[in-house]
Amino acid sequence: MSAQIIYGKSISDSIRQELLHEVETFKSKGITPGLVVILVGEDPASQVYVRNKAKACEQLGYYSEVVRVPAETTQDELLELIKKYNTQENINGILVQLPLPKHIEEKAIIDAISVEKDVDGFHPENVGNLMIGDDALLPCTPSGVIELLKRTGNHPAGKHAVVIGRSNIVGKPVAMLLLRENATVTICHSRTQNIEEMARQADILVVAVGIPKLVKKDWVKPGAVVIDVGVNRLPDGKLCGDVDYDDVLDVAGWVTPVPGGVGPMTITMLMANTLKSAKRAHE
Ligand SMILES: Nc1nc2c(c(=O)[nH]1)N[C@@H](CN(C=O)c1ccc(C(=O)N[C@@H](CCC(=O)O)C(=O)O)cc1)CN2
Repeated sequence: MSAQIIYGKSISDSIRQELLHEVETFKSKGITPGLVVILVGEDPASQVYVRNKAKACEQLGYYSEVVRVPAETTQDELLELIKKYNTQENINGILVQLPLPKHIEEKAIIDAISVEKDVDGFHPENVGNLMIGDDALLPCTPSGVIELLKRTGNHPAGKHAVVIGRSNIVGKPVAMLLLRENATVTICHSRTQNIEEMARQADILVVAVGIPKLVKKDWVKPGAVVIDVGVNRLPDGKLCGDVDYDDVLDVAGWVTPVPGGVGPMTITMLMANTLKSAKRAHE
């Protein structure tokens, strides 16, 4: 039997519809959520993502600013910019598009964003709050993964979730979120022995390593939910995930495609975080 496809685009569209209603109520009180997106340099993929973030703001009626600065911008200049937006009242969310040029220390930038406006959920205080289960702005891609699972009826509670990848942006936070949802969580990485065997034990398999088509059908337990967070561009220009989608289709119970799976959830969850931050600012 063929796996059921998890269409992230359509789930993302319904969440945006829900957000639109919430925003209308919020705006009727005279308050408009505001987001600033800062892009350093001209990385082509980042330019697309930043444009899509501005479009999402427009679609939902948010105030938005896109600040494009040259790749040569110094770390101090970028820190000054963040300082300005930390105190600008009509801005509820600050996002610095990653990756940054090599001469800028990512951690220094993330740490400088006010915790309340950290709509990426990357600030150490938000990460700490996620760890201890307190209210936090949650990282967008990982919270998008949880939404995909819940909205397809694949609730993590009691399931064995295996996460392949341990990045600060996806692997670690998605593992913490799955734990918070009462899954039993295993994290695998480049030094894990028998990684295929580990993966095969998963009821929910989340893959975020950046290796095109790494996961084959013999890594997947029959009926498992396979969530592919990878977005890799092949030499022919086509996109593919970290999972060999065609190969796993007749073994998995559910699978996300690339493109059109996890990716579209990232910007939608950013919009949800910006609204949350705006609401908190006016409590
Ligand atoms: N500050 C941040 N930087 C980056 C983040 C982030 O969450 N915060 N994530 C990624 C880039 N990203 C958003 O910024 C992002 C990546 C992918 C998608 C997406 O919709 N992907 C589509 C395919 C798009 C394409 O055709 O290229 C899909 O998978 O269907 C949206 C946002 C790194 N930087």
